[in-house]
Amino acid sequence: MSNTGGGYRNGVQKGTVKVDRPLSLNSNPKSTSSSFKSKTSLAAPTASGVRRSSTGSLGGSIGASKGDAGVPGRVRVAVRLRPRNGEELVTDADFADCVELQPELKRLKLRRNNWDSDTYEFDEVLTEFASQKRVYEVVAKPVVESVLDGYNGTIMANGQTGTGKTYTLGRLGEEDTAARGIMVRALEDILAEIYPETDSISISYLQLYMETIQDLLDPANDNISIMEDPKTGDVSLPGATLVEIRDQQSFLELLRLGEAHRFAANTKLNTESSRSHAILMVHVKRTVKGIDSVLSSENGNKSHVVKILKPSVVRKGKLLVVDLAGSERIDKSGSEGHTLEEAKSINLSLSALGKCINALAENSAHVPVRDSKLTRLLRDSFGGTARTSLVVTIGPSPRHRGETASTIMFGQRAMKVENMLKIKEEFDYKSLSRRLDIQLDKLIAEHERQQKASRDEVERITIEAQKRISEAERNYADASEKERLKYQKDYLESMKNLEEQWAIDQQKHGSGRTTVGLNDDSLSKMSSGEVVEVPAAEEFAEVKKLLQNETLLRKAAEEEIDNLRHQLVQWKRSEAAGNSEMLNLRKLLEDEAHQKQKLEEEIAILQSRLLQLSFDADLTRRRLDGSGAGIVPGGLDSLISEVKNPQLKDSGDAEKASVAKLFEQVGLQKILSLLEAEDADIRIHAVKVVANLAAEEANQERIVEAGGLASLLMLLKSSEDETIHRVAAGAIANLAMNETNQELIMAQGGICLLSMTAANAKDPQTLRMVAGAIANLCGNEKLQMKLRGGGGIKALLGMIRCRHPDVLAQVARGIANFAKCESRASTQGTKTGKSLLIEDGALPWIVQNTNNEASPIRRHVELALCHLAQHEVNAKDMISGGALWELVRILRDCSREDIRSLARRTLTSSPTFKAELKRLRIDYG
Ligand SMILES: Nc1ncnc2c1ncn2[C@@H]1O[C@H](COP(=O)(O)OP(=O)(O)OP(=O)(O)O)[C@@H](O)[C@H]1O
Repeated sequence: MSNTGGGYRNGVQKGTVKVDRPLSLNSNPKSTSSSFKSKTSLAAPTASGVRRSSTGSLGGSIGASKGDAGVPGRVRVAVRLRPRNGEELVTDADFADCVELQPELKRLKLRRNNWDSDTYEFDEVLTEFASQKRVYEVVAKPVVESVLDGYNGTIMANGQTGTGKTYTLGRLGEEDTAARGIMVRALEDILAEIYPETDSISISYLQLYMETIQDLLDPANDNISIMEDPKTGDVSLPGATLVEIRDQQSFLELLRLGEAHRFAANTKLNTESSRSHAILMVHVKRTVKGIDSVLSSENGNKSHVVKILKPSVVRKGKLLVVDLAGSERIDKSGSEGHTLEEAKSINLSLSALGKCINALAENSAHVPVRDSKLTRLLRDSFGGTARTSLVVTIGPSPRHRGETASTIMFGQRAMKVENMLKIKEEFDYKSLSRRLDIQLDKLIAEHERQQKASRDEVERITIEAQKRISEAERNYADASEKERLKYQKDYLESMKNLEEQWAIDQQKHGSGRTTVGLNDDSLSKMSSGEVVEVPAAEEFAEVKKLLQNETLLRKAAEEEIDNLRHQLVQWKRSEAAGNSEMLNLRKLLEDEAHQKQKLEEEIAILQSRLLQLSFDADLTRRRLDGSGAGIVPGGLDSLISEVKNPQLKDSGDAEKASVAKLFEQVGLQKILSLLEAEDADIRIHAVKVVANLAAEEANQERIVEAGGLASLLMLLKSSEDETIHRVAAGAIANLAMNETNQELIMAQGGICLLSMTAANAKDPQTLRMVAGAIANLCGNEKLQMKLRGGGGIKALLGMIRCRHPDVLAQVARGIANFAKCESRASTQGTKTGKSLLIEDGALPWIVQNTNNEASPIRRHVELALCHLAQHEVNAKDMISGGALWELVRILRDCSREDIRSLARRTLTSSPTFKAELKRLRIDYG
């Protein structure tokens, strides 16, 4: 292309020579590295630097989701000129080279004629003197560094045959280490960066020849297919040999082995190595340890320190080194026969690559990625989320000016392809789960220790208080006893004294009485002749003194008793205080227990989230690993589809195992308890987990036993969230596959709840789940009346308002199941009278849909119609509803033999139908 009118096409016109370099192919490897590292550290780059909304990869916008931002950039392109070879030195001796390089300006001039040339600008212009080391550092090193940081990276060489692609990429440098090419140097750098204990490198080496991918590490493996993840757009080759590399020596041996196989394969096919595209895939997996943080919070008087555990991150980078087959003009090479086919195939894949690059450069809506295996293989590696470097190799000879020009134009267009680097990393949830478990164990042990200490303290205080009380009681009893004895003793002594005194007095009176101070009464007694004994005055004084002493002693004793009483009151008070302390401690214990419960709930919530995340991570991982290609994850839906879809059985088994394992880890009760969590998100997660578990027949009994069915039904009643309704109904549908559960569902009012959900649902997927559940219940003969009484048939018919074929298929299945059970009951004589389906107005819909385009709907409706027609009691309604015509049509056109024979049996055995057919002169034979 001429430079006139924009020869330099990088969004800047020739002359202004200004290049936007967000991720530069820098001649200084250190600055390249650091500039890139600072970009990767941006957690969420803004879209301001992005010129297009979609990622410019061969895969178009696949995998570019909202909030999944990457680092913007574009494909970097370097041009490398090969020195003149021996032949050119002779034949072109009199001619100037067709190109002139200006490396300092990063420009290349392509001669048009002796006086005119076109100028092109590249990210790097490498002259014939550029060393292999420099080429590696400007072309490949930034890509290798991104791969080590967890991005995908691609290094690709394109150019005319013999211009140095293999020299640039694949030289082993066995004789001269300075000649080592990009592959060898890249592996050296990767091996130097990784830690063998935690990281790993594995490689595949392939060749793409005539649209067939061959394994260069295992030549027998010669038709490897490409797997593309429909959701992320990731490409993988699950059939390719993957060898883990531990050191440079083993890598070199594998490269040699690959080269030998390539040579042998190409000799067998009678071709040259340059006729095939060689692809080296290097998978680098690194573990980056998460940094834990500590959070402290105040709760009342207590402060809590919470350790937040960060999971390790596993970064997976993929490096693709692509040595494209030499481009050549078919007309010029004079190819014929097999060589012509070969050249066509090469040109086809290269031109397909060119077309894709053009489409991306033009920001076209359609990128023809499916046109060749090469473009399918590079779908996630050229531009897109990968860091991409292209080196275009050219020769100097003016005789190949045409090829050189087209190589240059290829490079120029590739420079316009933008990419959005996205890191490929996953959290290591398993190790986080392990660490959470350890933390939980520690918390539980600490809590138990605290509980024990509190209990011991309460016990100690109780014992102490009791000890003090009994001591006080004992003291009181002792003191009282002492006092009593003392008084008794004093009293006895006083009595004794008095008696002695009395005896002395008596003796004294007997020897000579003294009459002192006689009063009138004494005198009168004496005059009457009575003997009056008059004590001496000192005796009175002594007795009086004794009495006074007695009084004092009694008073002291009373004071002592008061004192002891007071002490007792004090002890009682301290006992009461002890009791209130005990109450406080008891309350403390209750608080602790409450906190423990809360903690356990939080842990259960975390574990549930973990469970969901691990579940998603497992799916993603398997998808990334390629084994799960074709499976669209989506919780219940995917699980159900896996269970139902036998071709997905292998991956389904792995998933079942993973869910079962997580199920064991978390515990069913905890999962079920989360169905009542306050947080709506948690409820949704929990119901999804239960639904996933319910999809496994092995878990169903345990779920029902643990009250899961009741909880799911309760969710239909209490929740207003349609997602919850959808997932819960799906889980109920799974449980309703079993006869015992069908009866339980009915006994717990399930049909009313399902009918209510059906009436309110808007999302077709919710209706599909509800219809599926009711359809399963319809297949149980014993439940026919209850089902109809609970509005089950009306609910099914009501869902016809949603015309979604999946919903209609479930409705049709339910009606067919119901009709079959009814027919069986009528035959057995347990049912008489017209069909309840006809009673409830299902016939018009059945008749309308016997010829529905969707085969699942048609098949069920045909069956339902044939079942209804089995019983004479329905015949009149069926004739007036137009069903007879449909029966005749089924008999003639239905592809299924069993349905046809059912229709035949009906038409030949029913007198009413026979009479009507005769009347209408219809020959159905
Ligand atoms: N930069 C260079 N310096 C010295 N010699 C070179 C250089 N580039 C290529 N050569 C030589 O040119 C010849 C052709 O190189 P090479 O095989 O790498 O080309 P190619 O583009 O891979 O060819 P094909 O497409 O046919 O595979 C080889 O002999 C190689 O040693």
